[in-house]
Amino acid sequence: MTAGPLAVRRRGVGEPLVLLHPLALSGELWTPLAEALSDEFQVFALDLRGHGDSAWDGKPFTISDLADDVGRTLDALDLPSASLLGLSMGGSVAVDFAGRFPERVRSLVLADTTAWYGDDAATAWAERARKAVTVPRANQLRFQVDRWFSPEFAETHPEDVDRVAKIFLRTNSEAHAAASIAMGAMDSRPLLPAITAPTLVMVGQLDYATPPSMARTLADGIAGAELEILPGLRHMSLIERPALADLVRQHLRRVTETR
Ligand SMILES: O=C(O)CC1=CCC(=O)O1
Repeated sequence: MTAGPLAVRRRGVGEPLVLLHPLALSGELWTPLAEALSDEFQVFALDLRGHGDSAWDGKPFTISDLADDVGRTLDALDLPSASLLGLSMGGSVAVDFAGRFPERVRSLVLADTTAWYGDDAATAWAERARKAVTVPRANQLRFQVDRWFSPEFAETHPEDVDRVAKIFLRTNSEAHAAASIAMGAMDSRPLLPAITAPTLVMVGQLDYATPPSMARTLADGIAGAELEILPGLRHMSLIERPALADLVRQHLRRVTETR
C-alpha cells in the first residue's frame, strides 16, 4: 500500500513499529524481521523516497527530507507516534526524526548507523554517488556484499546474500546516488540530546561501514541509550543474526510495559 508519500508493507497487530531500511535497498529487506515481530507488534516496513515502490521527483534531497516523509506517512496511517527501528541510512533517518519530533517516537532502535560520517564525508559520498550511476549495478555488488556481510556469513548463507543483492539490483541508481549525497551532507550530532525515546544502539563488531566508534557517539549523545556491540557481525547485523529480533523485542517491550 502507499500511505502519504511512501509505500508501506504492513504486518501484525499491537504497538506500532516502523522499520527503516539502508541505502539502495527497500522495506522488502525486513520481511524476516517483520514476520518475527508481528505476533506482538504492528510492523510497518517503509520504502524510503526513490527506493522500492516509493516515488521520487528526481530532485536532490536531505536526510531530513526522508525523515519528513516518515512523518507524513505516520500521519497518513493515523499514527501520532510509533517505535522506530532503522538500519544504516534508515537509522540516520530515525535519528533525524527522533531528534526533531521526539514526541512522535515511543522507542528507538539504531542498528549499524551513524549521525555523521566525518570531515571527509561529502567527498567520499560524492564518489560513491558517481559510482552508483556509472558502474553497472551488478558490478557494484562485490563491494556492497563485502561491506554488508562477514565472509563467513556470505559463504554459509548464499540465499540471504542473494535475497539482499536482488533488492539492491532493483534499486533506482539515480535515487541511490541522491541518497549517497544526502548521507555525505548529514550531520545530525546536534540532534542527539533532543532524543527522549528509550534507545538501543547496536552495531556489529566487524562493521567497517559504520564502525563501533560511530555507535558509541550515538549512545554517548542520547540520554540513557544502551549500546550493544555484537561480536562476529558486520554491517547487516539484523540480517546476519535473525535471533537479534529477541533483543529488539525485549527493548520494545520495556517501553510498552511502562505505558
Ligand atoms: O557503506 C555502505 O555501503 C553501507 C551503508 C551506508 C549507509 C547505508 O545505508 O548502507
